[in-house]
Amino acid sequence: MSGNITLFYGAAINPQTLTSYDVLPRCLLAVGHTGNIDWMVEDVAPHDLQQVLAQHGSSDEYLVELKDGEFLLPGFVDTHTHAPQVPNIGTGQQYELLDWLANVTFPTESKFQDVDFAKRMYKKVVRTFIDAGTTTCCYYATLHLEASKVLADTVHEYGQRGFIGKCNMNHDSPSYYIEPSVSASISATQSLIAYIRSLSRASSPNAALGTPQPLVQPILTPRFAISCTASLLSSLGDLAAEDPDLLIQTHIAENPSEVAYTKKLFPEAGSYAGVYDQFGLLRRGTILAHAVHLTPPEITLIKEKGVGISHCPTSNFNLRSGIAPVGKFLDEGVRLGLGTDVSGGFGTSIMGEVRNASVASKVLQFTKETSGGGAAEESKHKFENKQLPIPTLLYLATLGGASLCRLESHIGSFAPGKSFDALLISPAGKQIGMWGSGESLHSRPKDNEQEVAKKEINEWLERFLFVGDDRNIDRVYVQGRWVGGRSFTGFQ
Ligand SMILES: Nc1nc2[nH]cnc2c(=O)[nH]1
Ligand SMILES: [Zn+2]
Repeated sequence: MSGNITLFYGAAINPQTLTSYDVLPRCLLAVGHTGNIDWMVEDVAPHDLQQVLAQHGSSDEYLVELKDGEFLLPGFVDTHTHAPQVPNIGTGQQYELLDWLANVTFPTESKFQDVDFAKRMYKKVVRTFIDAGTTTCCYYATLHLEASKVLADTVHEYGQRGFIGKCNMNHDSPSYYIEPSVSASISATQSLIAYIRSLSRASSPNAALGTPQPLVQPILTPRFAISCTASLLSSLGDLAAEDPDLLIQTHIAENPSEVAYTKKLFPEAGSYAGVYDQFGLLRRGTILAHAVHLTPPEITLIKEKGVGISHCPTSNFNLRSGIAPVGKFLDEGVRLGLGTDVSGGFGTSIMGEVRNASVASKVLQFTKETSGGGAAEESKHKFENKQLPIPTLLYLATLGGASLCRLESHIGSFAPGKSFDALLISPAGKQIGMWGSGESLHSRPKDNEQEVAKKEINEWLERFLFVGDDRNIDRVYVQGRWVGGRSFTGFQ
């Protein structure tokens, strides 16, 4: 059995809760032939390595030994992004949301009518997201069925874990980029769901591994309430009710003009969240992007329904949408993850979201401080109007995101039985802020230096999150398979 096992020996960071992660300077972790973690021993001294391997019936034939400065990290989960907006990334920053959609986004997305264009673009897009360390990605495609299939094919071929949704949009969109009817929108959605589910049954490199969970899954994707008639939202609610496994993604309360217009279109719903709720679209496995301008009753509704919020701080800054009160969401117990929201956001990396989530929380903190919030009131809250600490940021980027996708028992941290979705982080870049010596682990740390080693590894993590980039993501694994990263040269 040991023949197909890959072993990793070295430092690992293992997220645990919103406020904690484990630092393991000398972890030995075995990945089995299914791509799941077979076993792991959290602390193995170098002189005990051979003995521990032997106890597990393994040898060091397939051992990847990490060097000083290298560490394993669970892969990032991007809970909200738009694959067809990568072509216009970094442009149109003068606009707020509704003008940006009309002037930048819709013209770009409409080009995906051309399937060859979609094939060319999506190859670059998926490769970029994987190499940025995103092992699981919730992708919006466009409204086109064929191009959405191309995106699903590409994610499947490249071995990423992903949720792919065809946009539903039959209202208030330009004549060149709108679905002609409710029935056309629903039937194309059903076709895409069937197509994606057939991918996981078809023979593929992943099927050969006996992958326990389909890597590529469909997700219902009403663009946002403004883009959908009540009749379309109602039909999507019916689809969701028939298929409790389906995840759902959409946008909510991103921008004040959007919120006002939504209320005008759906006056009977009472609130923006009420629109989705009245059509049965709020449930565990629904991912709502942005949530910058929610009211307290909406937050309560979202919490009660088990819905997740995708925090997209880069986009929220870039489109001048505002700052989402994520500390408040966390205090209320709302599920939370991070999303790049390309190209409202101008970066494909979840590390960019970690940085901007940190900055956003600091802005809320000093705004509150300068406006004189009382200390007594402040102390009631654990997260609200406070800087998000590193363990919280790491949690949102990994386990928190996994929980939005209902995958927290499969990915987001390392434990026997979980999928090995992981990054091998290396300091071997040219940028400032380097860490580690690059020496063999056998030369350090000694048994009595564990606490020193942990302190150092904490520093490596913080530096990686704040000054690292894809040059530091040496290898990317999804379900045990090496699929990307700086050293990736193609499938073995
Ligand atoms: N940020 C963002 N918000 C939206 N609301 C509706 N569509 C979009 C989109 O493409 N991006
Ligand atoms: Zn978005």
